[in-house]
Amino acid sequence: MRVYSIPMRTRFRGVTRREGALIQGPAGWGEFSPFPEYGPAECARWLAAAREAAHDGWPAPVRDTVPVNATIPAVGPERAYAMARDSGCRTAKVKVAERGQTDADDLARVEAVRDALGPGGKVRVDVNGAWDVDHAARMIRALDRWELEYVEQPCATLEELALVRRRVDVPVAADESIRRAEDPLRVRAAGAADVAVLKVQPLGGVAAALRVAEACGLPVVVSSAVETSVGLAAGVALAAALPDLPYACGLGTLPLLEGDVVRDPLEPVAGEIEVRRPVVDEEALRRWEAPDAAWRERAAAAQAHLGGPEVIGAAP
Ligand SMILES: O=C(O)CCC(=O)c1ccccc1C(=O)O
Ligand SMILES: [Mg+2]
Repeated sequence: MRVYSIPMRTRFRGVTRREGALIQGPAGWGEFSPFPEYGPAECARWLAAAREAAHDGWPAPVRDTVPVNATIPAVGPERAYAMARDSGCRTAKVKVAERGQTDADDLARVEAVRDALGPGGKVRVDVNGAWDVDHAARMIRALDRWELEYVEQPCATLEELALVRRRVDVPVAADESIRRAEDPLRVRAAGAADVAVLKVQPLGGVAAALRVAEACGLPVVVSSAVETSVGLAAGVALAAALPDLPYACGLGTLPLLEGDVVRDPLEPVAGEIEVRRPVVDEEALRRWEAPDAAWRERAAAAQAHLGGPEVIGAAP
């Protein structure tokens, strides 16, 4: 097991360094990078995704490139404009409702991104569950002045999402509401969303996420958890295996990190990522390598919940 710690170019989800573990197995490299606040039960699914990557491999792709969106953090309008313009993507996802910021900050950021992409671009926003229903209805209408493709997780609960969905014309996507295999069925039953955002690590792997996509009956957007190219490759494999891919995916997150652990990163080129699987490069990894003791403990606790074949052996 090898551990990385890479600074984020801008703070994201309150995180300033992205950290995680990389494992190698007969099928290739896998990434285990749950966020710091996640406990062993949740981490077990992230570990299952790493085990699948290293030991089992992924379903066959049906396409060889995946369209992606630029991810714009809660930065000021000038930075947001430059990030959207320089991304090469025709779709951008703008983070809004960041703690400590105002509605006016969100309006200015979305306006800047719309300016950068022009009328032919697509702009979506991600609220991470931060608004109540009234605030959501008001802000979605205000932001839709710049034409929103959809709004991701405007409120925290399914009931609130369903209410918002009935009050606005902009499609609603569920992200945090989908963390387990059974969640998409609840989302659909509640009439809470038009789009499902799926992430490989929290759902326990590419095959598991593909089953969730099949069962959920909603169009799917595959997003990253802001991983290295090793973790992103799993998201790309999921997006590549989906029969239908009507939206750009949130897998263009490498520009949020200051570095990577491979020589040929899974960076978007002209808004697309190639379907391929980069390998860890010793020289690239050495620059970001960090002590592994804490991650061995986290993996062992996750393994105890997960059961099955051991993913990460004891320290050598
Ligand atoms: O979807 C994207 O554009 C990038 C991924 C992303 O936003 C994200 C990454 C890590 C944790 C949470 C989220 C999120 O969608 O809220
Ligand atoms: Mg989201």
